Amino acid sequence: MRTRPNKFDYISKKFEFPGGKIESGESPAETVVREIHEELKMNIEVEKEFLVVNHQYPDFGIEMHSFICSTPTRELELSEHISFKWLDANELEALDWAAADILIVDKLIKEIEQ
Ligand SMILES: Nc1nc2c([nH]c(=O)n2[C@H]2C[C@H](O)[C@@H](COP(=O)(O)OP(=O)(O)OP(=O)(O)O)O2)c(=O)[nH]1
Repeated sequence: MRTRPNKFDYISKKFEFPGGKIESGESPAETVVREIHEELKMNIEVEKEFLVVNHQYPDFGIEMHSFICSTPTRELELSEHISFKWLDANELEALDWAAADILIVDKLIKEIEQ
């Protein structure tokens, strides 16, 4: 997903994976299901936890949990992003990713190469 203009230029219009912040009482896997439904009107199933990344941006730090998920359909409705792309793993490297996502992208590419 490509982000909207953001107050932090190092996140503005970068590509990111769909998701968002954990709400009180939620597990990370519950968060990703809820956020993807809220942001994309898409129903997904979490298959497995993929990688936890800790990243320090100049103004804040994040701990990001990523998951391999499946969905019965690729249909979605954008509400919070300016565009999206469905990509094979070997196409991921070409995008301008938010810095925290690079380790996830690298791991996806390595796993698919095997
Ligand atoms: N969803 C998502 N967020 C990411 C990724 N990479 C990355 O650095 N982030 C950052 C951007 C945001 O600062 C934070 C996620 O918060 P969020 O999606 O709830 O977005 P936000 O802070 O812009 O929104 P909000 O709380 O004001 O509604 O993590 C990613 O791949 N996906």
